[in-house]
Amino acid sequence: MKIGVIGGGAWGTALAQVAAREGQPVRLWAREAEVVASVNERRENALFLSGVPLSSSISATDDLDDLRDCGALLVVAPAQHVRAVLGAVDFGATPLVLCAKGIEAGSRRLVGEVAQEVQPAAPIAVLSGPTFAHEVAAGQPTAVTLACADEALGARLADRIASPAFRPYASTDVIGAEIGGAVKNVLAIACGVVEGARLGQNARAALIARGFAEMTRFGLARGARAETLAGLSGLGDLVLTCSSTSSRNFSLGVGLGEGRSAGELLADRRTVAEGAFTAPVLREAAAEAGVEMPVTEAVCRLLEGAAVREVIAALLSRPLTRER
Ligand SMILES: NC(=O)C1=CN([C@@H]2O[C@H](COP(=O)(O)OP(=O)(O)OC[C@H]3O[C@@H](n4cnc5c(N)ncnc54)[C@H](O)[C@@H]3O)[C@@H](O)[C@H]2O)C=CC1
Ligand SMILES: O=C(CO)COP(=O)(O)O
Repeated sequence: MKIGVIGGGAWGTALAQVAAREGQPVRLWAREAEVVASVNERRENALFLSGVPLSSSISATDDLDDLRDCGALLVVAPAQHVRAVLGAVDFGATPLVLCAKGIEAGSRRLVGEVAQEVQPAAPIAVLSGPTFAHEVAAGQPTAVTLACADEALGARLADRIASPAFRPYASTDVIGAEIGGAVKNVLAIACGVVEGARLGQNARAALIARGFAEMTRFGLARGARAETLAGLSGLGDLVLTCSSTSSRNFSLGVGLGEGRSAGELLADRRTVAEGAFTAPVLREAAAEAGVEMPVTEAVCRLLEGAAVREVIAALLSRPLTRER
C-alpha cells in the first residue's frame, strides 16, 4: 500500500520516514516549495526537521493530485488548516488517517469530523499518542493509538506503518483518540506556565491530574471511552507534553509564565503550537457540553493577556470540592 502524507511539517516528515521503512514508496505533499526541494534534492526537511537524513523512497511534491494513486493518506496539516488543504482535491474512498491534534475554530469540529465533511466517501482513522517528531524520525521506540471504526481497515493500516520501534495499538474509539490529543495541548500550555512562573513540581503534578480529570469529563460528554482517554493518546500524551520543553505547547506556556505576552510569543513562528488555537474553541465546546474545565479557562485567560498572578489566584481560590 503506497502511503501519501499531506503536510510537510516536522510530524508529517517523521511519519513519512516511518512509512518509508524498507524502501517502501511514500509521497509527501508539502506546502512550501523549499521543503519540496530540500526533501527531493538533499534528503532532509531543513525547514521543519533539520538534521534527520530521510529515506530515498520519500518523494515530495507541492501538487496534491500526485497523491491520488496512494492507498492511504496520513493527514498532518495543522488542525485549523485541514479543511482547506484536504478539501482541495477529491480523494474518493481513499482511507484518511488524521494525525493533527486540535479542534476547528468556528465549527467546533474535531479534525476527523472536518475530514468527513470534506471527503464524505473516505473511511476515517486517527493516529495519536506521545510522539515527539524528532524521536520518531530517529527511530526511537514509540507507541501510538490507531483508532478506526472499521477494525479490519485499522489492522491493515497498523500493519503498513508498524515497525519494531513504532507500535500502533488498535482502537475503535476515533472520538476518544482525537479528544485526548486536542485537549492535552491546552493542558501542556498550563504546565509550561507552572514551570515559567516557578510554581514547583507539586503544582505541575496537580495540574496534570486535574487536567486529566477535565479531559475525561469533556471526553465522556462527547462520547469518548474512558479507557481511550487513559491510554496512549490521552494520558500518555499528556504526560509527555506536560513535562518537556521539546513540546511547543509547553514552551509557549513557559513564556506566558515568565510574563511574556501570547502575541509576542506566537508572532512570526513557523512551527505550530496547536493549544493556542484549541483553547478558545475548547472553552466554547465545554460550555456547550455543560462541562467545567477550569484549567482550560485559565489558559484562555492567559492567552487573552490576563496576568499570571491573577489567573493562578483565581484557580487556587475555587471552592474546595470532591475529587472526581
Ligand atoms: N511535531 C510533533 O512532534 C507532533 C505534531 N503533531 C501534530 O501534527 C500537526 C502538524 O504539526 P507539525 O508537523 O509539527 O508542524 P510544524 O510546526 O513542524 O510545521 C508547521 C506546519 O504548518 C503548515 N502550515 C502553516 N501555515 C499553513 C496554512 N496556511 N495552510 C496549511 N498548512 C500550513 C506548514 O506547511 C507546516 O507543515 C499538528 O496538529 C501537531 O499538533 C502530532 C504529533 C507530534
Ligand atoms: O503532540 C506532540 C507530542 O505527542 C507534540 O507536542 P507539541 O506540539 O506541544 O510540540
